[in-house]
Amino acid sequence: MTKPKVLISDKMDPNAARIFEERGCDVDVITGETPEELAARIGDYDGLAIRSSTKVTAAILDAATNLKVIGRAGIGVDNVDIPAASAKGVVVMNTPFGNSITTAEHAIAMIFALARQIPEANTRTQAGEWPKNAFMGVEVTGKTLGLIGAGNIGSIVAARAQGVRMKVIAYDPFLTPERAVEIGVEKVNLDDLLARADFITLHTPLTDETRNILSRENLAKTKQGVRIVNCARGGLIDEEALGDLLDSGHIAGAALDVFKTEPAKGSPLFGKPNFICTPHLGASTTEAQVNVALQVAEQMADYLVNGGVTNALNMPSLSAEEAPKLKPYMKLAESLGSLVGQLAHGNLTSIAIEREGAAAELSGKPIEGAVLAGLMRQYSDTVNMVNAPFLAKERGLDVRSIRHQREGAYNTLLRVTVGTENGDRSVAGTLFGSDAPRLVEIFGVRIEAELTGHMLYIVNEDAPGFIGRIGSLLGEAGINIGTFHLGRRETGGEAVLLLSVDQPIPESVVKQACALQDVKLVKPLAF
Ligand SMILES: NC(=O)C1=CN([C@@H]2O[C@H](COP(=O)(O)OP(=O)(O)OC[C@H]3O[C@@H](n4cnc5c(N)ncnc54)[C@H](O)[C@@H]3O)[C@@H](O)[C@H]2O)C=CC1
Ligand SMILES: O=C(O)C(=O)COP(=O)(O)O
Repeated sequence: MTKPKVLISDKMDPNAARIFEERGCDVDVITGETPEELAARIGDYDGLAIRSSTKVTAAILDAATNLKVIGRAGIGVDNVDIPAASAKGVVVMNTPFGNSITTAEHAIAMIFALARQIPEANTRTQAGEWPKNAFMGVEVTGKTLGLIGAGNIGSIVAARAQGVRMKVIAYDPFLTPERAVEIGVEKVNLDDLLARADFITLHTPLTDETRNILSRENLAKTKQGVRIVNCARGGLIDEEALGDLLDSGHIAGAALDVFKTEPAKGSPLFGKPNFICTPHLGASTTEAQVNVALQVAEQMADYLVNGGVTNALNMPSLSAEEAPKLKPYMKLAESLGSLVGQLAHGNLTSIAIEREGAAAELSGKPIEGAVLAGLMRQYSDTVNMVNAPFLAKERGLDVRSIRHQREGAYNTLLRVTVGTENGDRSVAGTLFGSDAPRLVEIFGVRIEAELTGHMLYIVNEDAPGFIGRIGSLLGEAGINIGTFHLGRRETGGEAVLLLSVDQPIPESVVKQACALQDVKLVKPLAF
């Protein structure tokens, strides 16, 4: 058997290459290439091991004709086009905990650096100034730290901050009251956090919900003299507004490890009063890099050599015997979970997963795991089939799996119903043939659609001419429609349109679609 070939394309601890070789893979380490160079090379490889510098775009994946697995030695996977990888059957794995302590420690270091202006004091002292009278710091003891995002890293930051006697408050829609008590933080809403925190630190993934969470408007709601730390992702803060508020003195200091555009070589924030930055060093300690290198190489080699799946973000973990029967259901279950996760608004309180017909004969746990992984992926980069049920429990989601003996309209059916503040919302799907997942119902409307790649969900008034209008809009924007599915509650009532397209739909086009006559809701979806 020929050995699987792995490319390590970002700087990684040498333990990764050693493990790949020991586990029967050939490995090349080639870092710092342009996207074009990587695209030209990637066709030779079965595995690609990366950190945050390599951007695995749809173009790279197109060229990756042999690729089977992408391994992220770290947590954030926003540099990987996961829908494109899934569409090509490429498994994407990360190492969800290997660098979390290190990153939390970096955030704490930033808090102290800001409180005592250590970088500037150091520079001026070494320049021979002895500027003893130029600096007056603040104590952190007794100050309020506002966490935006209280997952793995946020919780570690909370524990460390409590150790230096800070009071910690947290905004995280998925933090349960019980978990908040367990980690000793006060759960608050975002406005409360902005108004009360002396220091704010961000620990969420970059998603559609969190992008620009510290917008100009939200930054203006912060307490006079607040200090802000971002060791999560660029794009969570409006950098221009941050600069203006540092200039005006409303914000007393900001420390960024991450920037909207990286590498950030000429940011307008450079040189602002009490602005500190590091070049995405959050995960850069010897300990964390050894952890993530070992883990990513072990996981990827296990997949390439034995077919074992661990910490995959786009594929359920399966044993060899169950795999063939369950596989199409797992895909269906994950797509249904993802669909309700993307469409349901407000705090989710419960989820019911019903199996009917042939699906009732199968084991419920893997299907439940796949539904929850699809659902929770909207809130966390680190979720997979294995940890999704734990995360759901930790967050107080009431999960029920129900097996129906009854015969239904379909030979086999999965139904997923989420309970929200605004009532229950339900979607259902079946398998066509024995292995082709299809959505058959969405929020009470019958429809028949494949959930795949980039899609657009539109709710509109059922009226003549609408299909022409949306077709023209997408056509004029150069967006090719792959599939097109319609459903409606009743003639002239509410209608639903689900279409798949060949590329992500730009926000400007979504806005134009929202403005079309008869349209009630437009939501881009990704699977
Ligand atoms: N600077 C660096 O080098 C590093 C940065 N990171 C970044 O840190 C992020 C967080 O990592 P973990 O704590 O391990 O992830 P996690 O998945 O354990 O926690 C993320 C938390 O954010 C919360 N969240 C999601 N949407 C939210 C919203 N709209 N508002 C408030 N909270 C929301 C989730 O409920 C979850 O509790 C990663 O996604 C990654 O982007 C991670 C490692 C190193
Ligand atoms: O793990 C993460 O999410 C990180 O941001 C770490 O990034 P890096 O591996 O240091 O490029």
